[in-house]
Amino acid sequence: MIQVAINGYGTIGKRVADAVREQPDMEVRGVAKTRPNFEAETAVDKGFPLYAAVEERADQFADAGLEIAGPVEDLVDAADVVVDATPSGIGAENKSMYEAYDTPALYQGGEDADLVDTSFNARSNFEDATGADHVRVVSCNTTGLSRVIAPLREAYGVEKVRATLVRRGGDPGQTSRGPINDILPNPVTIPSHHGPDVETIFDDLDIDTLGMKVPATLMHMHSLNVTLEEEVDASEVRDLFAEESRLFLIPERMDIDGSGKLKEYALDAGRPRGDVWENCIWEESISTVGDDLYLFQGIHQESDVVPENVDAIRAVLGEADAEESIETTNETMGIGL
Ligand SMILES: NC(=O)C1=CN([C@@H]2O[C@H](COP(=O)(O)OP(=O)(O)OC[C@H]3O[C@@H](n4cnc5c(N)ncnc54)[C@H](OP(=O)(O)O)[C@@H]3O)[C@@H](O)[C@H]2O)C=CC1
Ligand SMILES: O=C(OP(=O)(O)O)[C@H](O)COP(=O)(O)O
Repeated sequence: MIQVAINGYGTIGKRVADAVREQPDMEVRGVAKTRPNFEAETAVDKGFPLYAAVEERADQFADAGLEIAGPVEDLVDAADVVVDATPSGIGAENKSMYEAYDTPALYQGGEDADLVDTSFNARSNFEDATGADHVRVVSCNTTGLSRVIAPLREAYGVEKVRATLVRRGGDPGQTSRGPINDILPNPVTIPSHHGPDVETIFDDLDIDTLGMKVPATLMHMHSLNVTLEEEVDASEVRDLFAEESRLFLIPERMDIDGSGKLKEYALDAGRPRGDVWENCIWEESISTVGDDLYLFQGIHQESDVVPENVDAIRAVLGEADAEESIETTNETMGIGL
């Protein structure tokens, strides 16, 4: 069994822990946090050994009635691989600890691409992570773009991608985030960081991205224009996407008109936390004009990177190829709406 450490038990880390627990070939060795709160209590309730990320604050857990298994260094030492899901920039600070214990590490999209040996998206470049010591699972938006671009490149070739990303202001639990009543060009400079980030997955891709932030918490929304290398009928693209396990084509009959109903559907379907692991592409929006393809897709920022982290664990340890890993992860998590 692959022993997995999860350092940073917040929005992403707690979801990765639950997904890892479902895998037949993995075990959660433990999770690390800096302080007691509701997430620490839930981790203990779920039976995950809890480690102290900051030694000087370890007493706070005892004061809150939470038993600590040891310092985070013990967890990293005992694990085969660590998933760092700490806030942006902390992963970079943790890198030397992972190196000291010779434990391969996965980082999240908030870290810089040059921190790692390779950036990762399971559908696009699984093999690049094999044997790597430091791998970055790209951000929710980059994951969402990569999953669409990979099959289009393989089937038709891609000349140019133009994407406008309407980004949720914060996650539902991020009460300090905004905007509350505004629409921000964010970043105001063009291209946004997302285009260069997608190029860490496809280094020869021509892509421009523009970003905005809006007063919403549920999901991001992408408006996508891909110039293909040949003219293709929209129905062919729909058929191509229908074969992709992490793309959900929202059928017109479902009458899902936005992120709110998508989340409601996920909750009705019994998804944990109402998570939507797949890109959600409005089927009616898939249109072609000459060699230009257009579509709208919703991206659930809190969860689409979770199966990617599970696959990245197998990739770095060389435990499976892309197809096997994606299939196992999909089956165990129940991916495929
Ligand atoms: N949220 C999102 O939509 C997405 C986030 N990401 C990326 O994932 C990463 C994590 O983001 P997210 O889960 O949202 O962040 P959160 O703030 O929700 O979770 C991070 C957790 O890390 C803990 N933490 C803070 N400092 C340390 C430390 N030194 N050692 C161990 N744990 C620490 C915090 O817990 P505490 O201090 O309470 O112990 C916190 O709960 C970032 O790189 C982000 O960019 C990627 C895709 C989507
Ligand atoms: O962490 C994330 O968003 P955030 O930095 O706005 O909280 C998501 O990964 C999305 O980030 P991005 O829009 O910079 O890709």
